[in-house]
Amino acid sequence: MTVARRDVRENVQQQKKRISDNPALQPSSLEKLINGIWDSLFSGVRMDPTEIIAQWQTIESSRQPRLLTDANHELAPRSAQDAFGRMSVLARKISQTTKACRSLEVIVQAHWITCFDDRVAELAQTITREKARKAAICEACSDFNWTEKELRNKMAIWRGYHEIKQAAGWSALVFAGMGLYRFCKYRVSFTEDTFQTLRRLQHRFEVAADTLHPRWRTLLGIVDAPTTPKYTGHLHDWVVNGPDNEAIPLPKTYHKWDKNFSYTHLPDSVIDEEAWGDYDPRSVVSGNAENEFTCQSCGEKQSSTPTDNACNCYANLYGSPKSSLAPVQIFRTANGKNNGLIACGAFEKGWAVGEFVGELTTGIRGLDVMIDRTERASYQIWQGRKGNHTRFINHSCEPNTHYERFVWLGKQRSVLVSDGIAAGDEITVDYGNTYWDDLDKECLCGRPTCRYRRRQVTQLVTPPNGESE
Ligand SMILES: C[S@@+](CC[C@H](N)C(=O)[O-])C[C@H]1O[C@@H](n2cnc3c(N)ncnc32)[C@H](O)[C@@H]1O
Repeated sequence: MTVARRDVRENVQQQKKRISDNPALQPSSLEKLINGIWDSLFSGVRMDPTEIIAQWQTIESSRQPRLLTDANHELAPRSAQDAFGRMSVLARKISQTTKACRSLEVIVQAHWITCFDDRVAELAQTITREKARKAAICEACSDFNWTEKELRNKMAIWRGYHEIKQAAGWSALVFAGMGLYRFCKYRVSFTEDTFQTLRRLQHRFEVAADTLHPRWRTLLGIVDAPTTPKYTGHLHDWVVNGPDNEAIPLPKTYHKWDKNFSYTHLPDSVIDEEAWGDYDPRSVVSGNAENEFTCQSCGEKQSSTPTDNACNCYANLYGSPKSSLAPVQIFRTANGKNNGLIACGAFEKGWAVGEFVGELTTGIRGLDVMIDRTERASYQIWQGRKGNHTRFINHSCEPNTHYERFVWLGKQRSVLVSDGIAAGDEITVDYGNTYWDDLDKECLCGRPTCRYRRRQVTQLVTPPNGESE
């Protein structure tokens, strides 16, 4: 059964109420900080300082609100809808600008602490450390024109920024948003455990920041820190949680089986023309219904134009402006399953984790494929060399997702739906008996109710995804 967006909303509201009723379930301030970082990394609004600065300069040099009068909008707004649209663009751009300015502020303030510590160390060569600190504070008070008390209050917070940057890297500071100030002001979570957690997350944040916001590092130029991205390409070209928590290029994690492994990231499935010509085997309606698709689950009109679409089923996948990737990363499993998929943020029960996207083909034998059928055709979806993040989901006998069939614009889809996934959990699905019955492998899901462990297997080390060695 498909869960409509209304049901999902009610679910979320009930869940929120349960959480606010029960203080034991309140997220800790560290969880809030980390969730805030992931939210802004995956928000779909790209942090692009170069563009923001150029827009700002345009406003400054023309002394008029150009964001409201670009080439397509020379005239006054024609309607409330027009004015509303322009104001939404302005509000988005201004909040992005404010966010970039706030990020610059915290970068400079965190770096100021490094310079302060260096100055104290320099002075401490000739006087005691205590006196050196006092002298550096006096110098700063005169530069800032603040009292010592004012400076010390600010410094306590800036030192918090500095410590977070040391543990989790610059990207954590830049994408932390407003939660950062509260986190550093109250310091309740400044423990060794917190910093260990942040150190583990550093490369995960950087992979997401560099691949989803390739120009964010431009901001670091203000303190002369390196501005070249460390991780390039697609978010899922990187496998996180490698040795020393570094990220590993995806192909490297398959070299053991295939030296030439490559993976093409697809937003939507592609048809293997040798198998199907130009026929889409997922079609469930005849002819070209042209904007006349009605959702079989909620009965509302479907359209790929967001303003014409009234179907809210799996709204994060279909019919709304698709700007962000699902908040997931490919990670190195610790128990021999090679890679897996980890949730960066929580997925409420009923939310879509993704569509099973790959090559629509037929006739593949001996490899992992999903077999799907309509009334007219039986087809395979193969993800071995191209597809999306669902390719990296491992089996569990107690999974936290399941598949649902859904028809979008007359084409059948397999949507992976959450049964409730907490941030940081591995995302898993039950591959089903048919998969395991045909297979010479032992299940490594590790769940107490595992159905396929301790089987009589002849070959324990088989390549992931049924590839030939
Ligand atoms: C769709 S892929 C999942 C991603 C895969 N782990 C990888 O690194 O590419 C399916 C393959 O992952 C491995 N796998 C997934 N779940 C497993 C489990 N519970 N126990 C053992 N191997 C598993 C098997 O090799 C299987 O053929």
